[in-house]
Amino acid sequence: MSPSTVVDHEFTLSLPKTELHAHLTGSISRETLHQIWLSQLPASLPSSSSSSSSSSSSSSPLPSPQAPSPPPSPPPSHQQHPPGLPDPYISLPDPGCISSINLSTFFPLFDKYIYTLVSSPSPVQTATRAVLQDFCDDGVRLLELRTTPRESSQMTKREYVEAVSEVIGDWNLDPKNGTAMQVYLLLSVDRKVSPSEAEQVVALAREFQYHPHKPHRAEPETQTTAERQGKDKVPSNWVVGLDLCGNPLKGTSTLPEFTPSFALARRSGLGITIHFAEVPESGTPSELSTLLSWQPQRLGHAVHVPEKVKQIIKQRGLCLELCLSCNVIAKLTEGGFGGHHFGEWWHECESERRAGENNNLKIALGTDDVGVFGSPLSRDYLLAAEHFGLGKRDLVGLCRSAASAAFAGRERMGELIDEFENFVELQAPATKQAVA
Ligand SMILES: CNc1ncnc2c1ncn2[C@@H]1O[C@H](COP(=O)(O)O)[C@@H](O)[C@H]1O
Repeated sequence: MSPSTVVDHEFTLSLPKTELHAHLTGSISRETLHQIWLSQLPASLPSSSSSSSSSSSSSSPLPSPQAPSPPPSPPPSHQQHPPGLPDPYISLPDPGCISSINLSTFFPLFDKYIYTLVSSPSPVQTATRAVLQDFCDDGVRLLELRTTPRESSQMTKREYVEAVSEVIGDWNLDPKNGTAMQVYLLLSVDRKVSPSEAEQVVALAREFQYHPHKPHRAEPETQTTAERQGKDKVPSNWVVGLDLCGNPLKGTSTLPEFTPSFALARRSGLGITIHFAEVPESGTPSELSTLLSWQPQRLGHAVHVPEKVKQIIKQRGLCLELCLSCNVIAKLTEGGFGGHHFGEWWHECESERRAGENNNLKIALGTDDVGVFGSPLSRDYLLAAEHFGLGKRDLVGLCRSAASAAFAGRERMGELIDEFENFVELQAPATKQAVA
């Protein structure tokens, strides 16, 4: 390979990427959680970490390819936190730590720790702002962030969605941020909830639904400073879709009862994306047939998919949201990165393209929970290149594929990707073949 065609982290960082599969709470970095934890300490205590024992996990995180390693964790603090939570540097595993993260340790991180720490609108907003900044710094230009409306003694589910939406509105309407990255929201239904709770999520999704031509939604370029500083509340209608998520070992028997909720969401114009066949137990013919009856446009993970269902995915031209690092680290797949089903679907897309078939099967690489799995999207693009022999041109194609499956903002992303191609060609004519 000539140097101009070699894919490195600088290249994957600069790609105009679309992130379609990211859970808000799982995307909060440990550093941000630590800052939130510090901010909740009683005022009489010093607000900096005191040094003490070493970090929580002795096993090392997954080795990085060419991408830089995450910064080393500062020493954890042993100060007393009012709800009794230890420092996140003590309680949470090192991001990407392959020996300590699996399905049975993963879901309790939320229920037993992060939801208690981030339990009122203020830390929810602090965390959301930091997550948006992290994605933007990683070269994501279109982000569909998903989150499960949740309540605590300090907020209702509606207040939770409002808090997140307000941050997204602030971000999108800020000329600098909104130009760098557009953000939309998906609301998640956790598999373990009751049908009436699922209805509640759909009601919230409809209330906060994004309507491209709603008059109160000014574009970043057109909104004046006076408008930004005026009394009008920041528009909070950014929801473009509904997701089904949660521990795939739970809730299987009640899934058919969610059908009316997902049907209503679909009729209301919301996009549908579903966590699909993550484990063998959630890949049964009856579950998959229920989920496919909801007419999803996108499927998350899709690890244990029977051959018959693969044919339906191809015929319908669905988008597969594939999360390489998450699946390898959480051990949802076997055979490491090289054995990931990305390879199989990538070849499927390529052969469709070569045969001139335009079924529009799509792949969108996603991070899932970068705060836990520790691999930003730029790194997962690099991993795809390294393990499946993708060149620059292929990676630009992957960016297009993901952008084309977004529920909103597709046109702008198409233009950004065109610009990127032109720019790369102009700057280095030798790369033309690799990128054009
Ligand atoms: C292996 N990957 C996964 N599979 C299934 N569900 C997942 C997930 N990763 C995250 N979640 C779901 O997202 C919630 C955290 O974000 P939010 O509080 O909604 O922002 C988790 O509680 C879980 O239900």
